[in-house]
Amino acid sequence: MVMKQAQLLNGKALAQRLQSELKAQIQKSQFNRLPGLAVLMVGDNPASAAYVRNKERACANVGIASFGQHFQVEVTQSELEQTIHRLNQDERVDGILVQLPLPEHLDGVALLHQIDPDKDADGLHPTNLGKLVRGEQGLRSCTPAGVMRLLQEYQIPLKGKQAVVVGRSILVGKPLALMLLEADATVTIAHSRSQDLGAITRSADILVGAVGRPGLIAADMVKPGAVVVDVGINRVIEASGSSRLVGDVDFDTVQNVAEYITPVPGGIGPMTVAMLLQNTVTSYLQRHQ
Ligand SMILES: Nc1nc2c(c(=O)[nH]1)N[C@@H](CN(C=O)c1ccc(C(=O)N[C@@H](CCC(=O)O)C(=O)O)cc1)CN2
Ligand SMILES: [Mg+2]
Repeated sequence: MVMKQAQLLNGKALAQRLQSELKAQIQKSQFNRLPGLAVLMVGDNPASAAYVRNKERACANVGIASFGQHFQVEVTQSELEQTIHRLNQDERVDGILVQLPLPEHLDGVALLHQIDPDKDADGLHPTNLGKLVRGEQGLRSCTPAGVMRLLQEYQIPLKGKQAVVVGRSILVGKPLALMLLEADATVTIAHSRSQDLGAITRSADILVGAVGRPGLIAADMVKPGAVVVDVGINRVIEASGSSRLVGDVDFDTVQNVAEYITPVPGGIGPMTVAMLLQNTVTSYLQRHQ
């Protein structure tokens, strides 16, 4: 039997196009400086270091100046807070973010509170999350905004549809559920403690995996014809000893059931970076009004 394979939601291609559009938008703006983004990174987690490099490279590509700082793992909470205060005052800086995860001794939530909400490029400050809850305009969290932008690009209907988000993190699950609700979907949040997860996920027209567990979403948990979005980024070691990046969705089997599916890599990851650049440019334009 020939299985019909799902169409790919190509986040990498869309992210590249959005970056070109942002570059043109920056070139057209006639301010006397470029937009600026400060990424604060602590310690030497190799995955985080790679993501930060990616972000800085993407900034350079579109014409955003980087004011990032890399701190030793021993840095204190107060040193980081002072840095954020300085960046809040720095006129050249439109966006500030703290790369996660942070070492145990640091309080990431307390740091987030210190960021000027108008420079909150990750959209994670309580003011911006509160605006999202209220349906007001504000800077939106990058990964969920990237999911919404990708669904919009492929004209996936959301109004009245059953959307199930598996994962309840403040970085992805909670804000994404609110954005889907704003788009008139009927939204369920499931998580690692949900009973009979398969029964919940099988009800989904739009199914999002955002837990961080490889292969969590198997083919028998997916309604035929569903749109499957994979937010997981898990590095797994193969029997051969080499490492491979996989999502939360068992791509090889789910692609035979779903109508649309995001790949990992090349799906939501690049969209996260594109939305970060977009937030930075939005802040830049608003700060010049
Ligand atoms: N302050 C933040 N910390 C973290 C966030 C975040 O949005 N803000 N998200 C993740 C990491 N992350 C960005 O920081 C991120 C991860 C992965 C990608 C990406 O483009 N992945 C590629 C593959 C890259 C690879 O080969 O390793 C892809 O999926 O195609 C972008 C951003 C946690 N921390
Ligand atoms: Mg100026």
